[in-house]
Amino acid sequence: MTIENILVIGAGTMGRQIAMSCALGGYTTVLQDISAEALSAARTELEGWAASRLAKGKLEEATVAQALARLSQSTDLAQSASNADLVIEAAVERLDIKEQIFAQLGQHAPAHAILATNSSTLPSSKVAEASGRPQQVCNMHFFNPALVMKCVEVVRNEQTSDATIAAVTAVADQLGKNPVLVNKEIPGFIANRMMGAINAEALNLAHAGIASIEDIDTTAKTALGHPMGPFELMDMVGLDVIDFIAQATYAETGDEADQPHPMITDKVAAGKLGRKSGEGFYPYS
Ligand SMILES: NC(=O)c1ccc[n+]([C@@H]2O[C@H](COP(=O)([O-])OP(=O)(O)OC[C@H]3O[C@@H](n4cnc5c(N)ncnc54)[C@H](O)[C@@H]3O)[C@@H](O)[C@H]2O)c1
Repeated sequence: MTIENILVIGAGTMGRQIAMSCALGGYTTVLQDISAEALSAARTELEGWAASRLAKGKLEEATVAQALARLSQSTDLAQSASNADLVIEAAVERLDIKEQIFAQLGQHAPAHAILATNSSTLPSSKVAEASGRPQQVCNMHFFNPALVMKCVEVVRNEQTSDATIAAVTAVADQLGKNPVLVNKEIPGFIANRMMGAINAEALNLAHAGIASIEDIDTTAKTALGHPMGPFELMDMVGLDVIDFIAQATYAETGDEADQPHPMITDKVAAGKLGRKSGEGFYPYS
């Protein structure tokens, strides 16, 4: 199937950068949000990002101008879905809202359109039935910041067709990403599961007083070759986000080991969310 028109739903942290990636990849792209303010902030951020890439000589003027011209915005879901070949949903992480969106997409997107969700914690099987076309639904999980990070986890649910996987994988390739296929739904997919395991061990070592957070981070960098230590990375991601992912995973698995770690919940309760709040495991000023 040929994908030409992409609709990205949600103009927040992820959606705006996914939409710009799609426009840079040559797709006619609509970025939709219920909030006109979110759309306006997205446009401002993307224009600023494009200007800085131009200034650094990383992108050419014509490339940027064409991409921005291919990228339009809308607050009207029904209208913007009407000629989409692929929809990438990156709205707020709430199942009730995503179900509503997928039901609307089932009504308004063309019959051939593929509907993907960028959700980190909600597998597409939770919204597939609402769309009325479960075989054309999957997760297409980008990483933050989506304009930079190369990995895209393509996650199939039990009903996802091979044609859907092939089409979504081809789009990720066209965006210059490295798509990886997750054959079966599992909480955290691949990357967040591996990160969760490393974080859990780092937190347990620190909590038990075996080593300082600084020395654990140094070990990750100088023995394992990781570009950042686990505590530095958790501060960058946001400790509230780490806490939320752990809660969602625990709700799904019921496994005590998946419960949010007390070192994280204590920080979140104290408003120390990492870089974004000025302090997490480390101070940032
Ligand atoms: N932030 C991350 O690091 C990250 C990484 C990978 C995946 N994700 C996933 O991406 C999705 C979005 O996350 P985010 O961090 O960009 O969220 P965000 O809060 O920054 O943005 C969400 C946007 O959705 C909009 N929205 C809410 N209801 C809507 C509706 N009914 N229709 C259209 N738009 C609506 C909001 O106005 C907001 O602009 C989530 O599913 C999340 O799990 C997030």
